[in-house]
Amino acid sequence: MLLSRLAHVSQEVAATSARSRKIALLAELFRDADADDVPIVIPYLAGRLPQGRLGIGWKLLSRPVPPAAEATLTVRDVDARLTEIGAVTGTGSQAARGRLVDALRAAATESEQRFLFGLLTGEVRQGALDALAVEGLAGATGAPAADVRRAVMLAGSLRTVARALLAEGPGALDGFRLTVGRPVLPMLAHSASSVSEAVDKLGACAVEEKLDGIRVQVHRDGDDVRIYTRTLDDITDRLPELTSAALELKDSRFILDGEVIALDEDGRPRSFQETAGRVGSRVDVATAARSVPVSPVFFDALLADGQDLLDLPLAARHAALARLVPEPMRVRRALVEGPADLAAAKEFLADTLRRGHEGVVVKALDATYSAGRRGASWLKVKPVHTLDLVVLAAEWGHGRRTGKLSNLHLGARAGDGAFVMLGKTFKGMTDAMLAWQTGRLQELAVGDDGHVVTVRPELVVEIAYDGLQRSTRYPAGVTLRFARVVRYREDKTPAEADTVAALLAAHPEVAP
Ligand SMILES: Nc1ncnc2c1ncn2[C@@H]1O[C@H](COP(=O)(O)OP(=O)(O)OP(=O)(O)O)[C@@H](O)[C@H]1O
Repeated sequence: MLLSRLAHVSQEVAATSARSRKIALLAELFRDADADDVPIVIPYLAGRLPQGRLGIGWKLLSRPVPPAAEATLTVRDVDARLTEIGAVTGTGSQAARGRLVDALRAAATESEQRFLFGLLTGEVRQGALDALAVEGLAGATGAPAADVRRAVMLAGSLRTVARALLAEGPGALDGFRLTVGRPVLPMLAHSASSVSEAVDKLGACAVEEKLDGIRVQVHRDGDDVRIYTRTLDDITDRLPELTSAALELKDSRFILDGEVIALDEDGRPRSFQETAGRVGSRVDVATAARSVPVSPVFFDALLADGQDLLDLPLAARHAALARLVPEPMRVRRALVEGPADLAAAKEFLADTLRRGHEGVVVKALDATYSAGRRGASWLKVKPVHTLDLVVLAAEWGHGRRTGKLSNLHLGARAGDGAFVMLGKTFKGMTDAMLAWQTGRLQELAVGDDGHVVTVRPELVVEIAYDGLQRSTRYPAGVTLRFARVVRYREDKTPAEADTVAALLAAHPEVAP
């Protein structure tokens, strides 16, 4: 497929606000695409690069390069050239990259150059594109949208499903079943401001401890145990004690969902940094395991008793979990029948906080497992409010922080996939964080005026704050009070950052 076609459709999709029109445009595009084009076309439409970071900044893209008169570039050409650019390393690499970027731009027409600029700087982000693409694929192939969605959820990859669907037709969806050894994206939670709000919304529910550890999905088939993170990375080798725990369970085929956490002798959680450091360390695992042993705490069963449980209600999945996993390895929880039972839910939260955990997750007992989604049937309640924001830029520090990128410009997601700046902070960072972010942000830099380094909006950071206040200085009309960094969330993509709309809804006191 020609890049010009994609650039044109991308513009048309952005220009219309009608969802059905967007879907029709995408369906038409997919119908004309080769199966091998779609894994490139879909991320390009969303404003993502399959290669991840390429280190191509505004400076390189602003050099004058005369456009081509005729459109000849295909999306696969562009993809191959970008892969080549990403592979350039060593001395002189900046100049070599510059030449390759110039050559790519010279092969593009004026409108293609504009599209490439948006794609490479991260300026064009179409937030909801993946959901629209699912509907577009359904329209193009005749497969029911719900089946496409379920396949994407189970494959953990829209691109994989899209390619199979276009190559083989709707029958290809049968190949995407829940399979031991193939991880699925975990179900996520929304927030509620209090236990009563959560119980009011959900009715009969389980109130579970929310442990501040690392999400794990544990797969066992006979003697083979595999452990995956929330981003589906295989971390089996780093957590030998989890493999042993899984091998001790009586069933030999299952998929369990839970949290891994470092606890001290009294069962109180050690700091999140200790758990994260342990799970992150790949070298000398045996020594790390001795100094910071971790325990699994399971809260869901996706496959057990030889059966796929995803479409069963939580109550049934819990029953399967209880049959398989002994109590000390299961999350603590209280069952609540509804608002009349609120006192029990509140007491459970208070007790959980006393035990050193960060809050609770309230879950509707009748809800199925929606993999990869922030389902409305899981609501987390935490007394300390934090936001996941995207770093848009950072300022060079002064004094002790000279030479370090320090003051972060923080953005929340707007409806159109762009980011809106909410404020700045240089508080809460450890020296290690400062050093790390200086390196990482320079990799993402697209501009530097000597004071402010602008970056591709890719890094998600968790921010604690004391509230919102009105401000004429920021585009949303509000800014954060006492914002401070809690930690970086490398396991999250910018598309998972908090939205301005949700933030404003949570703070009616500053509503314009
Ligand atoms: N009992 C539990 N049930 C579900 N998730 C739990 C539980 N205990 C801890 N968690 C963790 O909480 C996360 C759910 O919160 P959410 O989906 O909002 O992700 P998150 O943004 O990483 O959450 P947060 O930033 O609040 O930790 C899960 O991914 C999991 O790691």
